[in-house]
Amino acid sequence: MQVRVLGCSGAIAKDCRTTSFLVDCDLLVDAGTGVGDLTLDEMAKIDDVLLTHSHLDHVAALPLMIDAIASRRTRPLRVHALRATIEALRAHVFNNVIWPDFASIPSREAPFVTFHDLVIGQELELGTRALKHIEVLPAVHTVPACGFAVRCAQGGPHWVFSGDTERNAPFWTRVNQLDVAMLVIETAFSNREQALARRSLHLSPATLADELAQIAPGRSYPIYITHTKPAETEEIMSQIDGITHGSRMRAGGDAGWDIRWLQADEVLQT
Ligand SMILES: Nc1ncnc2c1ncn2[C@@H]1O[C@@H]2COP(=O)(O)O[C@H]2[C@H]1O
Repeated sequence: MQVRVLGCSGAIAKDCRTTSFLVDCDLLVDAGTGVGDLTLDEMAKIDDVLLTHSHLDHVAALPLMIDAIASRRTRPLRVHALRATIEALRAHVFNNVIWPDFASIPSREAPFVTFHDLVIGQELELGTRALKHIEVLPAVHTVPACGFAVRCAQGGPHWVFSGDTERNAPFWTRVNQLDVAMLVIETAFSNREQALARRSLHLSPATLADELAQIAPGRSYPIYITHTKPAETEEIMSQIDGITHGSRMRAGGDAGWDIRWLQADEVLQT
């Protein structure tokens, strides 16, 4: 399975696009501004979208993308999200004020988009060109939110994405039971902005260290940091270097956490 990073920044700036991942060529995970880098052909091949939550940096490109490819598609784009996320999209985006209600255009019987409820812990299979198994993981954020574990339907290790979250013990309980190829986890703010991180329910390097300490002993996989606020990225990564060094000292030698900074345009293979 291939995961192409379209956007992994916590806000916009030149060369910084917000959260979006293209899994194989048919499944989009979140629809941040990174979607705008796809060609029309690439966008038109996407049949399913998984959303972690309703915040703008994760959904901004969804209405724009549907408009861009509507004339090329013969079946609705399926959007899968928690019920609260779908309700927010219907009420505040696809409301015929901010954007046309593409769930009833061109007709209720054959709309451009359909919405499908998810619940935490649900497992489902999606992917019209390459079938994938998905599990909906818990997240702790200012609005109802989730993460995802995705793997090939035939088997193999998971690509695990935390979504936007603060401390999240149930996430680790489940992730410690999964075969994990790699973890993509947010660290939006530096330790200097820890108060804002707590208010907005995001991680900082200090709370990330507490979270990673919950990885079961003996388990090891690459950990990719996502959603850093562009104004703080260097500070966040230098603070994370500190916790990586600390984990190596505790584990001895080169063992310890393998933490990397996720880059837009990167292609991850599970
Ligand atoms: N008091 C606040 N609560 C939540 N978000 C805030 C607050 N103040 C500023 N923000 C910003 O609003 C952003 C909304 O998206 P994020 O959750 O990615 O990150 C959030 C913060 O960067």
